[in-house]
Amino acid sequence: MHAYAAPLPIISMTSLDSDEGLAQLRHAASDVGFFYLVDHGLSNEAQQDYLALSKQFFHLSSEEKQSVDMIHSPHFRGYNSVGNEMTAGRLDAREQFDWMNEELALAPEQLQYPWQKLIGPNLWPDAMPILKPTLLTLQRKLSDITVNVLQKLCESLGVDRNALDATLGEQPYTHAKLIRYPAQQSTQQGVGAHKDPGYLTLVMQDSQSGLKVERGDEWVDVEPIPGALVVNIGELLELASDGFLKATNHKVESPVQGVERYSIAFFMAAQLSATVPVLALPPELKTRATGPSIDPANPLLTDVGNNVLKGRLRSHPHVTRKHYCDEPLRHLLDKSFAYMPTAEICDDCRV
Ligand SMILES: O=C(O)CCC(=O)C(=O)O
Ligand SMILES: [Fe+2]
Repeated sequence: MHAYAAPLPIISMTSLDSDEGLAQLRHAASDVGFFYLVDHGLSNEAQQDYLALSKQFFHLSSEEKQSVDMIHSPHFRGYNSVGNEMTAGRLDAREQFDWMNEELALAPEQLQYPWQKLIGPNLWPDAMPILKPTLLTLQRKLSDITVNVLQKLCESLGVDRNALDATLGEQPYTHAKLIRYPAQQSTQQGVGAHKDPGYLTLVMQDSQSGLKVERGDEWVDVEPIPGALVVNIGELLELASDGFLKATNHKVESPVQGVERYSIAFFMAAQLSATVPVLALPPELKTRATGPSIDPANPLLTDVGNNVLKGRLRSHPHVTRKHYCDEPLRHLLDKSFAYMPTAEICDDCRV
């Protein structure tokens, strides 16, 4: 029995200066692939303030939210109302606002790879000017936390703590979501079972549970712990560790009976142009690295841009249809996604 009743390990950021703390981190990341992080520097009050701001956004009128609808963004940024996201081939019951690194889009003639179309500006609602500066600040804070955790994870694997830094470039690729799960008549897919594509994900939860993690044959509830961030390993880290660290399936069940759930998810990945290396693990860990999981329906790609784009094209088919179905892009997609014909992404292209 652990000294706590938590369903997942609890890791203190300040414990990671000791070998014992690093061993706990290694165990959590390789056995479960999910853990609670505490003492990370972002107070519970600050987290509640961000969640309150998120609530304010979702309470804007639908016209105000539609003004930043993701359908306007070839870069998969902005608002999605309920029913505009698919996971595991089914519709999710959540509304969300996505933002990523604030960037300038490339001109069409500069596009060499389809994933370069992910690069571009965010969409910000005129009705809520406070949103942009506040969320960009949050993005920087969460980015710093994930880079620290990534370096500690490298250290815990017995490789140089900076071993993956070159793939991050000047700043990692980050993608974040404000999420609202409205109550449903009966339990439904808030977001269906999936793995996250990047290196690491942080999740900030309000007081409602609903997040579930796959453990063997069971789904374990990740009850919110005030102040703790939920951390999970993404596909790129499973690849970099040759399967030693686990990207674990997880899902959210929508709340019922008048309750709504708010969360903020933050995904950190390498630069889109990077290729993820396989780390040279010490022999005692290498024997336990059995290779990344193989699923023909979800190949894990070491070229980061394609791994990220794969997820976006599948999650938001309406954006894919509008922005990724012109001839030059389809040609590039066919070349880049030999395993996944564009007809599978976009029904309209089926002949
Ligand atoms: O809302 C949550 O708790 C988790 C969401 C999630 O897993 C995702 O958006 O990838
Ligand atoms: Fe996720």
